Amino acid sequence: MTEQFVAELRRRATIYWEKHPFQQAMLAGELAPDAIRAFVSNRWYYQASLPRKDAAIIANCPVPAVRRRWLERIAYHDGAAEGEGGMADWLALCDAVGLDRADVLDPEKVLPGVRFAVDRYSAFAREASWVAGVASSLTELFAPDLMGRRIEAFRTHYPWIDPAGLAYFEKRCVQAPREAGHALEVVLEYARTAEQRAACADALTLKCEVLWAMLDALDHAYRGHR
Ligand SMILES: O=C(O)c1cc(C(=O)O)c2c(n1)C(=O)C(=O)c1cc(C(=O)O)[nH]c1-2
Repeated sequence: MTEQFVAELRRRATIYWEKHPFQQAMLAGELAPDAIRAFVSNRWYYQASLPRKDAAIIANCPVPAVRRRWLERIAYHDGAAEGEGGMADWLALCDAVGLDRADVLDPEKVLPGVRFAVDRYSAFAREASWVAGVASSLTELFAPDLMGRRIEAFRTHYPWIDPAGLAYFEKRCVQAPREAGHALEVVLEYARTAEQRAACADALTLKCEVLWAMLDALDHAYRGHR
């Protein structure tokens, strides 16, 4: 029963954004510099929303032990002080690809499709059950492999990117498996009924669609930039 459920969750790897044509083009070294920059700058909107998304899960969660662990995610991205943490590391990646910080931080510059997709993820965390909110983060089960391939692709195919900027992904390759392991434990413990487990699987599908839609928006806007 549990094994089947885990297999059902893992099956979402087939619709993970690793499979998207834009991501495939990135990994194959086919993207023009402005398409890479658009990926990095638009994804800032996702990065910036993560702590508030995680705060919404905490706000809905009645279990102190889960809240305590989940709080670490907010601390990770926000960092202990200005210039530290995951968000600062993402801004360092923005510098490494030659983006202007003022442009990255300007919410008007985010593609509408990216904004819609990310806002859907945040709204889901606020409105769904907290366990489904936790389950929606389980794309992180699939992320380490992709991030490893992305680091390799950036180093090999895009030598104009300052490798110092890859620290974000290098750290996430360590952090994401820890987070995904904890999220899976929580889902297995607190989603017990068939109905709750189906809601968790649906939550993971929705999250895959959020990530996919972000890349659809980028692919559409930068189609000619290969
Ligand atoms: O670079 C990637 O492909 C990738 C994917 C994902 C993901 O699959 O959700 C996350 C991240 N990175 C990431 O860096 C990150 O902090 C993160 C948090 C979450 C989440 O849903 O809470 N996903 C991801």
